[in-house]
Amino acid sequence: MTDAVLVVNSGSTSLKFAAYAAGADAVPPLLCRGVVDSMTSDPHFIAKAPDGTPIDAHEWGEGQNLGHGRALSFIIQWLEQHEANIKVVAAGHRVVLGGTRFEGPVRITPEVLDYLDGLSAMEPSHQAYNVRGARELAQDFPGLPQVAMFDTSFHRSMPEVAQVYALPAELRDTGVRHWGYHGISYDYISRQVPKYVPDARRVIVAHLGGGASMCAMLDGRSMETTMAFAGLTGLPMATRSGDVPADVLFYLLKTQGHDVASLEKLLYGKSGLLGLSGVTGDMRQLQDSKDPAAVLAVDAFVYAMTKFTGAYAAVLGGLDALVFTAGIGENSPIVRAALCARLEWLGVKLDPAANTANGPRISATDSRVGVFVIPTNEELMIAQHTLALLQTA
Ligand SMILES: Nc1ncnc2c1ncn2[C@@H]1O[C@H](COP(=O)(O)OP(=O)(O)O)[C@@H](O)[C@H]1O
Ligand SMILES: CC(=O)OP(=O)(O)O
Ligand SMILES: [Mg+2]
Repeated sequence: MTDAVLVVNSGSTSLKFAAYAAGADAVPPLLCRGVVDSMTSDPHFIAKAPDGTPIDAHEWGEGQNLGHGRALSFIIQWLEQHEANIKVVAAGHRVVLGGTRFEGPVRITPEVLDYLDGLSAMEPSHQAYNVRGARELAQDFPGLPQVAMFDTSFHRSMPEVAQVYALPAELRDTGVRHWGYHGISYDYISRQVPKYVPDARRVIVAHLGGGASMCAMLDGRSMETTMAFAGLTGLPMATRSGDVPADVLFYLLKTQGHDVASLEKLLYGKSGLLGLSGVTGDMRQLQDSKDPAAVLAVDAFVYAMTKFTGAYAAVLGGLDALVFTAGIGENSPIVRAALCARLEWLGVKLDPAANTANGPRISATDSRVGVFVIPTNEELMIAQHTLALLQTA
């Protein structure tokens, strides 16, 4: 029997899990990992051994919307049936928003969960699911030590000018600020970058998944990021709008019969790549399509990244390296090539063969900016922080 820490990572389109041996290793050994993918449209489960070999799979069928709760129950049952030699002794959760109270990982208690749940009005797309996952595990494993690690923590290094909105102080004090997300992924990538390019100080990382954002890092610390208050803003995403000016929202509220709930549904669930293409939010389908609306969706995605890259090069005072990660970033040579083509003025020169092979280095040897594909590993970050926190408690 191996003691294990179970990591739960609820994304917008996926629920990822991983079990790591709960020993004293600085890098805990992976026991197994898996994902319920395309959770709201065509849910399918795959579990893998540490070397990446698939060990099990399951499909629910196209058109099904499985939901995070059922996906997590399935994973727990699967672990009990198929990994009988694993004993879950702790759990670590990705929780997107730590709020004004939590800057770093925290041991979960019912009171902590109530506080975090109370932030769901700020971040309606993930926060409640993240909390529900921890509550469900507490029911299934009473007394299990659990830790929450936050997407927002990594961005607390942003300078004050990047964290404030030009709003009155009483609002800023209540947590209306530029939080930033995908921080667990950026934390992991910031630790990987020196292994690929030791002298890179000014780095832009593009975390492109179902939710997508970019981060400007100086010496491994976040200086700016595109997701702002909640997981809605910045780049257009699978179904989220990205940046839509506040004046549009006023107009929709005043003239189109919208209320808060319908606006949330529109901007989080029907916009972004889905809204632009009218067909799907899945980049796999869009990038191969010749339909003008699909082409526009991909172009708008790349255009938004181009704008932010220019702005972030200005914030950083130049650019040494550009890193792609997450579902689209790790797997789409088309999207990477399209962005790199727009960045030639910055000194980016792609190596097409390396790009087709998914890297790791995809820039030409004479490119002034190093361009890399680095797979993210939010689960490992969460396992490490969970074990570290429980060991010091
Ligand atoms: N080969 C591929 N080409 C383009 N996009 C891909 C590819 N594989 C996966 N993706 C995209 O990656 C996204 C999922 O990424 P992921 O980082 O797992 O997202 P999340 O954590 O937000 O659920 C999907 O929206 C899918 O379109
Ligand atoms: C915050 C966020 O958008 O996360 P994800 O991309 O995993 O949905
Ligand atoms: Mg994700």
